[in-house]
Amino acid sequence: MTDLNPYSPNSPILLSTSLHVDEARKAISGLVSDLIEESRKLNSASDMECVTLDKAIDRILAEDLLSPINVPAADNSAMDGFAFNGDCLGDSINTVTLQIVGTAYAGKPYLGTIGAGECLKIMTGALMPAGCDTVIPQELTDFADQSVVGFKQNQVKRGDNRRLCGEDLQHNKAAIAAGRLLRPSDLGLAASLGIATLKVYRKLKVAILSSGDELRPLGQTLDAGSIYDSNRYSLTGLLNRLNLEVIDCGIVRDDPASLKAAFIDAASKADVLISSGGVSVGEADFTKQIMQELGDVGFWKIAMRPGRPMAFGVLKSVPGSSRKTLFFGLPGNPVAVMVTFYQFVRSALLQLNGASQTEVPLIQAIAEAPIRKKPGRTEFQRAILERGPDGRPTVKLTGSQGAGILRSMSEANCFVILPHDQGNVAAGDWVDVALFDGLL
Ligand SMILES: Nc1nc2c(c(=O)[nH]1)N[C@H]1C(S)=C(S)[C@@H](COP(=O)(O)OP(=O)(O)OC[C@H]3O[C@@H](n4cnc5c(N)ncnc54)[C@H](O)[C@@H]3O)O[C@H]1N2
Ligand code: MOO
Repeated sequence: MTDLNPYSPNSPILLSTSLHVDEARKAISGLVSDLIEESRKLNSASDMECVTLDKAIDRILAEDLLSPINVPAADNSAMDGFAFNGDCLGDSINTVTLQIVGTAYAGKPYLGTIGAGECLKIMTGALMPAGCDTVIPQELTDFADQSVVGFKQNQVKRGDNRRLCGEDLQHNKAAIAAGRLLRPSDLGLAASLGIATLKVYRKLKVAILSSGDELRPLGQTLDAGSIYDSNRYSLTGLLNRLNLEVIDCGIVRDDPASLKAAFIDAASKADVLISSGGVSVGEADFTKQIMQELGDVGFWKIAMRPGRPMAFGVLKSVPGSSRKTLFFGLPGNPVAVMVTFYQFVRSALLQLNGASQTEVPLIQAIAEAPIRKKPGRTEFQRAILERGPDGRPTVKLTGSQGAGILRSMSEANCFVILPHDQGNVAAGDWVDVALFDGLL
């Protein structure tokens, strides 16, 4: 096993400069892999549960779902039309005339055999009768009455408009692979196989707390210099989107005893603890000391904006115990909390919960106006993605981009991600974009 946290103060790798975003992501993913490995050794069965399909949305599948049947279970028609043997087809425009010997409906198969010169009127989904391998859709026929149908030889090819037994799923093969974050289509697919329950990983327990003497809970009147605690609400929203169990540990005062007690309590209840505030230079020394007693936590300076300071590592859930709680100490600024969550925490939670796909796909769009950017840090600007007058995707920043300006996030529908080495962006340049929808 690797050093649990290569960027912790106790690690031989000492941190003198800012971490590249990619290095931070790699260190987080490495530590999460180690935690998964440790937990597998302890008891993996307790990390799974069976849920009915109506409760399975947004859960993560814990075992390959094997198909108990072939889908389709037998060859059937993909069109309303006439089923026949393709021997009569060719390249010419000569007309083929076939005798209609009966009708097959979905759920009401035709039990006889169709011979040469014969066909069967067939509905979409009806089983292909013996002797037939091709269907001519009704609208491609030249004439049809109760007893005969005619069409040109070259209108279809042998095998057209027939769905083959097992072409979608084969018996005993994985219909859905373990690690899938279950979507509505997966639930429909399981139901189509007659499967009513799925084995999923249990929901991660994620504790959140806000630290800062200036923070007040909703409902209280603000005194001079105090502000409402908004970070817990953004975080709760972010976590609820991931369908996790959120444990709200409230607001904690900035004094060592309260902080220590709160961290011990939260870590004893949760798989992951996310705090916000108290990680910048001024306050980090104070928090660092507590973290040294409770676990192995690095205080990072990341080359990104917003979200420069961040603490990351593991806490011992109970002093003296070996059970570990993953810890993210996010910066206090409200936008920095959301950016660091999106950039680091979201994928770590999905990974820890067994998901195979943890990254968000990026798309590209055209910057509507110039964007100022210094090389040497990754920037996450908040923006609105829309279709420009020429139909191409265009992004426009949502005004002032300060790390405390939550409106910039609230009005946006995406991040414009400007990579580490990038300099200023000119109007008309293509930029990377991560959409919030389906992500946050
Ligand atoms: N000398 C330096 N000062 C600062 C640096 C630095 O590198 N050197 N980094 C700045 C950056 S970047 C950030 S981000 C902040 C992070 O500081 P902390 O994590 O210690 O956060 P606080 O100081 O507690 O809070 C920052 C800001 O956010 C407000 N806040 C905090 N918690 C909440 C909450 N739950 N709800 C709403 N607003 C919250 C807090 O009142 C502050 O205004 O440090 C910079 N300083
Ligand atoms: O980088 Mo801090 O997180 O923006 O204000």
